Amino acid sequence: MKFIGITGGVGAGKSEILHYLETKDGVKVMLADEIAHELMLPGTECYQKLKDMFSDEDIWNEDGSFDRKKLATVIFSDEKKRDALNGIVHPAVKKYIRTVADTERENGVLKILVLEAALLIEEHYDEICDELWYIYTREDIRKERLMRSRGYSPEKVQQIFDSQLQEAVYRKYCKVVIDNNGTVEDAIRQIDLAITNMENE
Ligand SMILES: CC(C)(COP(=O)(O)OP(=O)(O)OC[C@H]1O[C@@H](n2cnc3c(N)ncnc32)[C@H](O)[C@@H]1O)[C@@H](O)C(=O)NCCC(=O)NCCS
Ligand SMILES: Nc1ncnc2c1ncn2[C@@H]1O[C@H](COP(=O)(O)OP(=O)(O)OP(=O)(O)O)[C@@H](O)[C@H]1O
Repeated sequence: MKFIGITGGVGAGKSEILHYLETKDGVKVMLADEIAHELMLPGTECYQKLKDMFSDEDIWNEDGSFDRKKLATVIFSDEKKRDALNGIVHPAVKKYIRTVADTERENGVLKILVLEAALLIEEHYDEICDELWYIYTREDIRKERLMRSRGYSPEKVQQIFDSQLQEAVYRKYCKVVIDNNGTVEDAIRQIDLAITNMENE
C-alpha cells in the first residue's frame, strides 16, 4: 500500500481531486478536516480543551457547538489563537490517522490510502506518508472560484491565503505537483500519470 498526502492552499481543488480518486478501485480517501470536526464534537476531549481555551470568545451556539463562521473569523485573524486551536486538535487528528494507516497496512487490501489535509507540511505528515502531492492553482483563480462557489468575501480569501504556506514551501516538500489552473479533466490526467509513475517505481 502507498500512503499519499494531498495538500495545497484554500480552494486549490483538493476536494475535487479526491472525488475522482475515491472512484478508483483499491483507493481509500481520508479528509483531515472531517476527522477534525468529529474530534471537536461536544463530549470529546478536544471539545473540552477548546471550551476551556476559548471560553471568552463569541463562537458558541446555544447547544454548545461552535458557530463555524465566527470560529473562522477568530482563527484566521489571530495567529496565536490559530496555533492554540491547532495545538489541541491536530495531535488528536494525527493520532487517529496514524492508527487508520497502520491498520490498512496490516490488512494489506488497499492499493492506495489518500489523506487530504491543508496542514500536511506544518503538521509533519511527511513522517507518515510515503509521498506528498501538491495541488497548485494560482491565487487569482482560487479567489474567483471561492467567491463564486462558497460566497467567500475577498477579505476572507485574503486572510486565509495569508495564514497558509507560500507556494515555494509546498513545492519544496511535495514530490508531485498537480496543476489545477485548467479544467478538472486536465488535473485528472495528471493524477492518473502520477499514479502510474508511483506504481512503476
Ligand atoms: C475554522 C473553520 C471553522 C473554518 O470553516 P470555513 O467553512 O470557513 O472554511 P474551511 O473549513 O473551508 O477552511 C478554509 C481553509 O482553511 C484551512 N483551515 C481550516 N482549519 C484550519 C486551521 N485550524 N489552521 C489552518 N488552516 C485551516 C482549510 O483547510 C481550508 O484551506 C473550520 O475550518 C474548522 O473547524 N477548522 C478546525 C479543524 C481543522 O483544523 N481543520 C483543518 C484540518 S487539516
Ligand atoms: N479545475 C477546476 N475548474 C473549475 N472549478 C474548479 C476546478 N477545480 C476545483 N474547482 C472548484 O473550485 C472550488 C474549490 O475547490 P475545492 O473545494 O475542491 O478546493 P479545496 O482545495 O478542497 O479547498 P479547501 O482548502 O477549502 O478544502 C470548488 O467549487 C470546485 O468545484
